[in-house]
This record gives sequence, structure tokens and C-alpha cells, in this order.
Amino acid sequence: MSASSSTPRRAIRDREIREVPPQAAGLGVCVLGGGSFGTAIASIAADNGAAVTQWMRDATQAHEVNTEHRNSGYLPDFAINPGVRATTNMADALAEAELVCVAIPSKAFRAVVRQAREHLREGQILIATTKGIESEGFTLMSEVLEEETGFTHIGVLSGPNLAAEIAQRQLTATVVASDDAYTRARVQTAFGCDYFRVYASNDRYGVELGGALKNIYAIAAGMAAALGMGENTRAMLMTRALAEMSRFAVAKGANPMTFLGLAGVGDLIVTCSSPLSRNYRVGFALGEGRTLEQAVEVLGQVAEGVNTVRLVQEESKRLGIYMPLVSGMAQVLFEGIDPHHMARALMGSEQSSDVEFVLSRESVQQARHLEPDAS
Ligand SMILES: NC(=O)C1=CN([C@@H]2O[C@H](COP(=O)(O)OP(=O)(O)OC[C@H]3O[C@@H](n4cnc5c(N)ncnc54)[C@H](O)[C@@H]3O)[C@@H](O)[C@H]2O)C=CC1
Ligand SMILES: O=C(CO)COP(=O)(O)O
Repeated sequence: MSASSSTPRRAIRDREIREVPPQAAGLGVCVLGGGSFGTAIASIAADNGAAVTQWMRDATQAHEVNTEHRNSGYLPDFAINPGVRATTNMADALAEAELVCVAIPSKAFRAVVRQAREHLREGQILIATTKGIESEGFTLMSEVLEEETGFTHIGVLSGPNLAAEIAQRQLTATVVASDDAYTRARVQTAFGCDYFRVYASNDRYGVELGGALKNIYAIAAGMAAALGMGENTRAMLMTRALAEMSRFAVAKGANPMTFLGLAGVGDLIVTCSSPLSRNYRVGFALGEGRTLEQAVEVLGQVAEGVNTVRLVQEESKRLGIYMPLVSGMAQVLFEGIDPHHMARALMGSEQSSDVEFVLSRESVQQARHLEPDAS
């Protein structure tokens, strides 16, 4: 499908976009990764007038992006901005880039950054968009960027950002997180436009951790939906998920306030509500009675949350952080516990405080041991 033969809806949006001044004209943007999110953000930057290259390993896919302006493997129904130039040549992809976004699943992220390393230059901005954790050392993706390059301008892009909706130019917002003001400003210039808002944060760790953690609860929400559970259940799950993920993140050094933003509660809402989320779909398949292997195979793409459950379960045990939902999910995913049974067991777990920053868990526990007349 060429840009000119795209759907009427898309054609209407194209006309709207042309009225917007290309604020990123002259800015070189390179996206590493040919999957759905990489393709979606490459197209936003091109809509903004940036000179965009997209590196991918598959030559046939690169040819399709360059000639038909679509990516049939990952976003088959959407036209890509014809300004995106795809290539399998890393040196070529990075040559003119001021801003480099890495959209590669966590398992291959470091390997691809190492492949890119010899073509990168200090002064370039490096942005991680992957919501996953590396097993070795519980390392987040922007930390991998830092470790592998030692560069100054490093950040994270994360938020409620389903790629298929961005590709339709649905109104969307995200967060760029970096302690470096220059990085934040350049990312806002590259991607901020009339359908994509880019808010700023200086809590890189919290924003990045939020994106990774919410995948766990998206699996749980998909499972709950398949089991026929209602909206009360979903609201309880999402809110307790927020309590649990904030508790973990604060223990790891993040700012709890970050979790009130787009990369915390925002991303939690979207991925716990949408079958477009791959993590939600894995959970749904598990709730239908499939094994984890079957669920992952049917999906055919990476659901980062599966590995994240295992890593967060280990890390929370190591640090002594109470995470009943993570423990329950680990039992379902890796020990074959029936999801319904797990949900019932969770209903019997500790009834602690609602918002721990208002009333601590310790206060609730202490009060339980008081005599009735001593309250
Ligand atoms: N799809 C979405 O809606 C969103 C995804 N993300 C995050 O972005 C990350 C990347 O996501 P997607 O683009 O959606 O992933 P994807 O699963 O659609 O595609 C991954 C891409 O990485 C490539 N890849 C995998 N291993 C590789 C290797 N060793 N060398 C070179 N290329 C390799 C694949 O060929 C594919 O092009 C994910 O981990 C996800 O957490 C973030 C926001 C939204
Ligand atoms: O992170 C996402 C949306 O913000 C996409 O989630 P999935 O990886 O579950 O598709």
C-alpha cells in the first residue's frame, strides 16, 4: 500500500498534518528496531519534518518500508510517513543522527547497542524506548545505554503509547525522562506534534521502571478479563497494582510521584484495558486455559512482562518487599497454578492500607494487635 492509496481516514489526517510547521526540520533522528513501536515513532519524527532513518535487520522489510511505506510484519494496516528511510546498514543509519532511539526487545537490546557502538559519537542523544529489564543485575535499558557508551545525553521515552494507535495518529501523550535538560528539550522537539504530546520528567529511573512494571499487571488484567471478572475486579487490580509497583519503585530509589503520571498510572490504565497490548493478550490466553508456552507462541511477538514477573519476584524477595500480585503471577506463569485459584488466594491475603503514603502498612499491622478498647 503506498501513501497515496492509504485509507480515507489516514488521508484526512495527512492533510491536517501538512498544515503544521515541521518543527523538527533539520534534526537527524535514527530509530534502531523495525518493530511496531520503532516504526510508529519513526513516522512521528518524519511527520515533524525530521530526517529519519530506521535501522532493521531484515532487508526485505527495509525494502518494503522504502518502497511501499508500510511494515506488513508489525503494523500491517497503517501507512508510514514516506520520509522514513529504512536500512540494514548500521553505519549509514547513524551517520547523520543527532537523536538515536533504541526500540529493540530487552533480550537483544545490549547486543544491538554494541553493534551500534562503533558508529556512535559523544554528543548524540540516546533514548531507550524498551519497557523491559535485563536479567543480569536487574538493569534497565537506559542503564545499558549508559554502560555501553558512557555518553552524557541519555533518556527514556515511556507512557501509554500503543503503537497501533500512534500509527493511526490517535491523540497520545508520552514522557521523556532524563536528568539532562538538553535531552528532554530535543526529544520534545523531535516528537511533540498535534497528535503526540511529550511531557518531561527528571526521574528517569521511575519513568523507566513504571513502563517495565506495568506489563506484569497487564498480564493479570488480561487473565482476569478471560476469566469473566468484572469492572470492580479490574479497578481493584489496577489500583493495588499501582500501590505495589510504587512500593517497589520507591524501595529502588524512584520518586513515588512519578507513578501518578503518564508513565505510571497512564500506562497502567492503557495496558490493563486494551487487547492491543501484547502483555494483556498473553494474560488473556492464560485465562482461557493455555499454557505459557502456548500463549507466547500464539502471540508471536515479545511480551516483556513474562520475564519481568520473574525478575521482579526475585528482586522483591531479595529486598523483602511485599508484592502479592507479583508472587501470584509468578505462581501462575511458572508453577502452573490455576489463575482462578490464584485470584481467590489473593483475596485472602493481607488487608493493608489503601495509600501507603497516607497511612503506612506498619500502622495498619500494629493496629490489628490492639485490644478493642485501646483504639
Ligand atoms: N508495541 C508497542 O505498542 C510499544 C512497545 N514499546 C516497547 O518497545 C520495545 C520494542 O517494541 P516493539 O517495536 O513494539 O517490538 P516488536 O516486538 O514489535 O519488534 C521488535 C523489533 O526488534 C527486532 N529485533 C529483535 N531482536 C533483534 C536483534 N537481535 N537484532 C536486531 N533486531 C532485533 C525485531 O526484528 C523487530 O523488528 C518493546 O520492548 C516494548 O516494551 C513501548 C511502547 C509501545
Ligand atoms: O507499553 C505499551 C503501551 O504503552 C505496549 O504494551 P505491550 O508491550 O504489552 O504491547
